[in-house]
Amino acid sequence: PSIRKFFAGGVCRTDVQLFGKVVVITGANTGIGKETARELARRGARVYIACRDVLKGESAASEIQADTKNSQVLVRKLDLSDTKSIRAFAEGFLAEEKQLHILINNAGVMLCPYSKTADGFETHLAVNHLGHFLLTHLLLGRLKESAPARVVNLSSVAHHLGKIRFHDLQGDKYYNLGFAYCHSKLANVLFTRELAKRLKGTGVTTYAVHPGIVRSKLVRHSFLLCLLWRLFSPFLKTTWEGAQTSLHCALAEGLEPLSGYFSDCKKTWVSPRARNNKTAERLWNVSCELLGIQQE
Ligand SMILES: NC(=O)c1ccc[n+]([C@@H]2O[C@H](COP(=O)([O-])OP(=O)(O)OC[C@H]3O[C@@H](n4cnc5c(N)ncnc54)[C@H](O)[C@@H]3O)[C@@H](O)[C@H]2O)c1
Repeated sequence: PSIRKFFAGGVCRTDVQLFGKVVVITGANTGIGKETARELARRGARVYIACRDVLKGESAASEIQADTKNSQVLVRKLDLSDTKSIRAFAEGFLAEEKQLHILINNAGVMLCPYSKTADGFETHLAVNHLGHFLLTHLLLGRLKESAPARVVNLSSVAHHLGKIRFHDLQGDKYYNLGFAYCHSKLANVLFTRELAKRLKGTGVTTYAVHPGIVRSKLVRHSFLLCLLWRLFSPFLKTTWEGAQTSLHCALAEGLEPLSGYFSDCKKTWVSPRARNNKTAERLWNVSCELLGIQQE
């Protein structure tokens, strides 16, 4: 048990309630996202589960509703690998909700074989970074109107191995599926950094999260990692434990001045590449160009 405790990491201890608050969380039909959604629903929020597979989403929502007695757990279709789907989700959400207090960019893919999305983006970059970049951009006005509000981006300790290869962002010249994940997770930290800078004074704050090494289905594309995950399963965090840092960043009081990268419910250090303001700004501009976002 003491070894388990060592690996379990921090626990979100705030007793903040969320009655009247609205939350969007991506990829919450399973894994860390589902546990995060469950706790937010337990605290009274209206929770939008934004996911690719609506049937799986409905089944998660029913389970959460039964568990928390909160009927305001709603499912909406969102495929982050398709900019049309992201725009359609945002349009629908903005039409039905006048407020948004917490956006959790949780969905992610890992170790996908090389592939491009309908928009021509490499899949890790598309789902993990560009999709959430566009979603956040489309919902930012509503977040600002609802301030104080927060944006939580699920990154990973894997960002330490990442690099933003501006000369080959889509991996056309060189592709390694492990590094493609690391690059996209570094992009999450740099996005958070630049977003925090641009949101100063708006009442919207933003955090990047490493949830820990968690017993989820994220490794489904790799036989080897599935095997390793199973072997080391007792030492991995449960999805409930993995949700704690996202919850801490979404809820804890007094976190506003600490915008940054969190793990085990504490602010922690990022790689030197993730602290580079020039790279963060350039990635922001390139992402806008790729997504056809007009900057003011
Ligand atoms: N599990 C870990 O050890 C670990 C470690 C570090 C970071 N993370 C990060 O935590 C986040 C959650 O991962 P998890 O461990 O719960 O994995 P998971 O595979 O259980 O959950 C990922 C979710 O993302 C969704 N998703 C994938 N592609 C999508 C798309 N195109 N559109 C919409 N949704 C899509 C999946 O359907 C799933 O619901 C990810 O961003 C991951 O990178 C996980």
